[in-house]
Amino acid sequence: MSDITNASAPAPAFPGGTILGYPRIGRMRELKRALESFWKGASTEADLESVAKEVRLANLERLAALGLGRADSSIPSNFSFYDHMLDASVAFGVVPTRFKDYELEHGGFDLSGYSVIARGEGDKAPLEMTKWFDSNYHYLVPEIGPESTFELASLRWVDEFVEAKEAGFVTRPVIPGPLTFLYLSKPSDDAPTGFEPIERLDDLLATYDDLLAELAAAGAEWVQIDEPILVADIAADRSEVLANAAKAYANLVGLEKRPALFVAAPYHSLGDALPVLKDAGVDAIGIDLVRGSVPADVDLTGATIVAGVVDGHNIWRTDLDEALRKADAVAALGATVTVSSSTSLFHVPHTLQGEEHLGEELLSWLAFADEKVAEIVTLAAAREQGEHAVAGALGEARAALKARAEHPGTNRADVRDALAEVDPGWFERGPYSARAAAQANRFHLPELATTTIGSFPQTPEIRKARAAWAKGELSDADYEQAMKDEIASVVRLQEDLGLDVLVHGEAERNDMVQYFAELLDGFDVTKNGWVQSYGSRCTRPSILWGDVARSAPMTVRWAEYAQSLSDKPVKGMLTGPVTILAWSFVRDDQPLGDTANQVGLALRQEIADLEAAGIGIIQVDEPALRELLPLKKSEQSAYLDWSVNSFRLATSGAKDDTQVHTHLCYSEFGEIIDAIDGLNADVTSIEAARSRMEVLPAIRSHGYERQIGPGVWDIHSPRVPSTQEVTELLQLAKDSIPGKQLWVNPDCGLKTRGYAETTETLTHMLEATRAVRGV
Ligand code: MET
Ligand SMILES: [Zn+2]
Repeated sequence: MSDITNASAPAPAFPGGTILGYPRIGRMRELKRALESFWKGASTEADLESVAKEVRLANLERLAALGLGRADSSIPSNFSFYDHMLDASVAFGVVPTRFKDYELEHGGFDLSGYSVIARGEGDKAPLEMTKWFDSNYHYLVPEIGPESTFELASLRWVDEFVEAKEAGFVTRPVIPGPLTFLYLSKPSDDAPTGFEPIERLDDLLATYDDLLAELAAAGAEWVQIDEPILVADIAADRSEVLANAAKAYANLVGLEKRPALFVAAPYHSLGDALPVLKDAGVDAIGIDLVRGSVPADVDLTGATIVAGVVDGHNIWRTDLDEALRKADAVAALGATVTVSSSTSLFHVPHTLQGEEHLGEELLSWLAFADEKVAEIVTLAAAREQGEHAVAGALGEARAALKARAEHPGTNRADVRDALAEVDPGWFERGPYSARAAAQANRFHLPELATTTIGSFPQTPEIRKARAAWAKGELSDADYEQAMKDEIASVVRLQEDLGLDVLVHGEAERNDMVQYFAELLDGFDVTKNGWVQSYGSRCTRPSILWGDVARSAPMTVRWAEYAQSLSDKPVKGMLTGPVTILAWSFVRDDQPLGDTANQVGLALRQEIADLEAAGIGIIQVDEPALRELLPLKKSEQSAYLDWSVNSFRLATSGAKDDTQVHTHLCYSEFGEIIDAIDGLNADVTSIEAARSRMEVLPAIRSHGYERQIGPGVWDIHSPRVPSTQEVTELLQLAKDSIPGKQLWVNPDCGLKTRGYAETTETLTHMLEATRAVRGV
């Protein structure tokens, strides 16, 4: 090795305050609209590129206006058209061979090809999608095998740096780290059994070498390499993970031509990986001091630590005094400390501006992305110039925190008393055998009973009616009628198709969590608080700020109306406590389990009302059960206890002949099968189509006695599976689960799909069911 390497030259100073990333979809969701119009063929690739560029440049200007430096690498470049893991697959040239036809002549993909990898087309299944750590963001899973060839096949990261530079900014490109990329990849279809993507680390590192050289040549002073995998307890042996981290960063640090390396590890504590990164000589290390804690007993002398003291995951105003104390505690370990968000801010909405309807009081408790940037700028100033320099801002933060703690809505006696009366019997239903017999007697359902997960397509007409009603342009009575008409047509369609258990279609719900948040006490909803869920899909989490209580029935009249139109059972449809918490911004001033039980109790009352109205099948959706699973094994069982309990509190009041369903959608069930069993639902529908029923053998070996509906249609994509394909999936399912226990349903609700593909696919689903039933 030459003795004059960049590694021995001093790194440029790390900026005093920064964020790990910023929302990518645009303040008014401009990127979402541009993508969807491009996919429909209503605009060109050049149109899409130009909207994307506007979004990027507007973000840079805004961040600089909020106080981040224009030219000191404090502004991250973290744009993506769809997903950062997809970007990495494309950039490193490791796209599965089934997409070869879409590749450009000189390598790489245009935005149409890129979109096909993300969304699938014809018989080309897209990359699998799964949860990003313990967040509600979903990434596309890279597929890596011994046959993958790694090469720098896209220079988008470099081009975006140059674009910013031309606009007068020196930004910090953000790139998924090599360990995170490979440990989150799955083996390609061609890989032999036992192959692990991490075996390709050396080849991948060579590609990072090329990328870092290109970035350095373009003038990048710092690059941010995200390694959240280092905070998670994963299947791989920890000592192997640490050895690979040591090796990877020794390699990257030793490069002759590279920017300074900032390795960021959001979402929890780095633990024993912190000294490994330090010893490898990376120039700065980002640690999460919101989910994680201040490291104990580590000598950080000589290290630059980017202290994530402002919560990137949640929307509460920061306790600035506490944040400063945490930064000081890290400095006391010997490090040079700068302040930052704990994670990328893409988990929170852009700004509180435009949310004035929330009222001054609630607003004063909150900070979205832009307000968090301002907090970080304040913290950096406090550290650099002393607290007196920002005394006004510190005082305001203290006053807001105090007002929040003392507000009556955060501590209601009626809610607290009701929970105090709950006894252990409220968490138990009768034995399954008795329930199954009572339900068989009541419903007489065939083997392989068919159903859907709840929502039907949300048509432009439904959205228009809801918007007009919200604006007061449509009367309550007219809105009610519009929804009833929609319910009637959805019921008719299901009867025509021949489904066994019907749904009302959820037309009246803007969103499965927000609908309940608007009806329950303790919540508020934003007007424009969108966050990216996957690709162009955004959600608008509600704000759960106080004690939760139900003041009136929430779903009964819709379910009752739908049931009045059919002799077949119509499922009542509720969202479970864990999902309501996971998809809201939830209060951080009491244990989550306490909040979950408040929601559970409200749902329990709703279920009693549904039963009284004659609804015999009730589904309580918990798609987020896996999502909140802590990244550290040591915290998982406590989480699973309270989450399962809150579901049981909600559902255990149901009578034996009421059939309780639940629905879960994500791909990694393996580790929580016990918890799924613990929910004690009579029927559980799960996502399974994209992974081709991968989860079922594990469920079988677990010994699952109740009923299960593995999804046979991946509803994330507009692709229509053939009858043949559905038949094969059902046969596969029957290999693991006896027909008596098996239901037939899509992976998830249909609200993002159109009617054409819905009708076609459900027709295929029913044909396939008849074929497999043998009638
Ligand atoms: C993300 S899970 C969705 C379940 C809900 N019942 C629906 O069908 O839309
Ligand atoms: Zn779902």
